[in-house]
Amino acid sequence: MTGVPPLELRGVSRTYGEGAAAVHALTDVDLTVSAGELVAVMGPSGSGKSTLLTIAGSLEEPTTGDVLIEGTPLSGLRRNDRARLRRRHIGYVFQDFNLLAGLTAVENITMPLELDGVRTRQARAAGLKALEDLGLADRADAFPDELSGGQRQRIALARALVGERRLLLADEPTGALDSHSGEGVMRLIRSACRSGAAAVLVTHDAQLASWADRVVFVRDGRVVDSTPPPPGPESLLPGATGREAR
Ligand SMILES: Nc1ncnc2c1ncn2[C@@H]1O[C@H](COP(=O)(O)OP(=O)(O)OP(=O)(O)O)[C@@H](O)[C@H]1O
Repeated sequence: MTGVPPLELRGVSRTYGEGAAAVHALTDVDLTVSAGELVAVMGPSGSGKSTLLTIAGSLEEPTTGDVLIEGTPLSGLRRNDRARLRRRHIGYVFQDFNLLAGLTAVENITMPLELDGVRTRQARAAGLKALEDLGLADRADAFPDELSGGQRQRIALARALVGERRLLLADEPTGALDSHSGEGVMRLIRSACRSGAAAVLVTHDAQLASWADRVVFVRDGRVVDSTPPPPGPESLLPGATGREAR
């Protein structure tokens, strides 16, 4: 797909601490993720993957360099404008789901919309539609502790994607799930990309990375390689036509 990329990192570096104690978590990282593209980020523990994701999502600022969301440089925005842009354009999925225990499934999903001023009834309609798309329409009024791990994860994904979000950032999103539920999550992320979202997925799991269009390897805070993924097991099955078929 063409057009302005949902995410661009330009010369991004991030240093924690100062002097002899300084940790260079990221050094001069360039990364562009196009609409419709799913990029997996892999690398050893401590290599900077989560830092890359939190900076891409404007949850942290780079020490130097800039992040552009839909072509808008974050460095030029005031704090409030940055928060608004984050709410409207960026969805996050974390390993531990981060659902609020006191809210129902549909309320968890609609919270970002309501924070953004969408009327309750309209937000609820959008939330119910998202639940329906995920096959969870009958769980709308359940609380997180009444849901299975796989269902909680699908709710977290719905929350990340509700309202026209164009960038999905996921840090080990299938971490706590069995492989069947994990596959389901990857299928949903791919389907969001087919609808035009860009997605960045941090994972240690080569099997999950095989769902990506591109795998970016990070080592000691630097992007050392960027390659198409190895073929996943499904693509070896008779009749498979590759990732788009999933
Ligand atoms: N808030 C912080 N303060 C100081 N150092 C930090 C902070 N966050 C991360 N670091 C350091 O930055 C480096 C990169 O950390 P990061 O969490 O991005 O790595 P990672 O590749 O995601 O690791 P893992 O796979 O174990 O989650 C590490 O050396 C880490 O200790």
